[in-house]
Amino acid sequence: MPHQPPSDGLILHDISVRFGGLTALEGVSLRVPPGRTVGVIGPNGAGKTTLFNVVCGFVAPTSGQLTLDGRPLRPRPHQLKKRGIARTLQGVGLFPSLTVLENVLVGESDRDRAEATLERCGAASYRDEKPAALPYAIRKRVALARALVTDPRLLLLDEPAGGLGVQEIEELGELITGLSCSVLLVEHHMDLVMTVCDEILVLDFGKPVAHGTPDEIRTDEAVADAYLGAAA
Ligand SMILES: Nc1ncnc2c1ncn2[C@@H]1O[C@H](COP(=O)(O)OP(=O)(O)OP(=O)(O)O)[C@@H](O)[C@H]1O
Repeated sequence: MPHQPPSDGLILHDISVRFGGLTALEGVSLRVPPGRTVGVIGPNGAGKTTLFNVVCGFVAPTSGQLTLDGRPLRPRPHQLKKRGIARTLQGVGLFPSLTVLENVLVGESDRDRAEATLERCGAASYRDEKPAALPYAIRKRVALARALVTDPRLLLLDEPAGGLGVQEIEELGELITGLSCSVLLVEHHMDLVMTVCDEILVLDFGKPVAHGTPDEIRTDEAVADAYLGAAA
């Protein structure tokens, strides 16, 4: 991979989020370098969705800053595309009255690009169908196509494996691995995270407890403790 200046990509600097008396994130720093896939995992309530919402602009951090390619980023949900950021949300979120192709055209109005992206996501044969008629896994592919059609620098994926079967998760993993943009992946399914991520941040009660490669995370005692504690 070519050398990247250390300020490139998305950087979260010491982010904290408080909801009243509850601290959802505390002192979280993270870099998503260009072209890399960074996963955020942790037990229920660890702060993963809150972190995702901070990057999407749904939640303003109580303290800390974000930068994108060295420039301050104050994300607003409706301005993400302008900054080269695309996202998928938990679930699917397609427009039920539009066809698959029309849903992707909402992301980007270039028809050839929309069709090519559907093809790439394995959903081209459903282009004229309405989402409600389609299996859940296909709807998720369409939602991914709608995000990718904007040709983002940074793709934010919030639990993309939710509701998918083992085979479908494997196919999703292949799709994510083939992407050239940076990816921030918030996910429960460890198999997917371990397969596609270059780096993983582990949160527990809003705090970073580990950060490393999948191999480092797999053998990290603090990670095992966080998950065993959650299981208990
Ligand atoms: N809008 C909000 N108002 C108040 N508390 C919130 C809000 N959003 C999240 N929280 C709290 O912040 C903490 C972190 O929640 P968050 O949803 O980020 O965790 P998570 O890791 O995504 O959990 P899960 O795996 O269950 O989705 C939880 O205690 C949650 O109840």
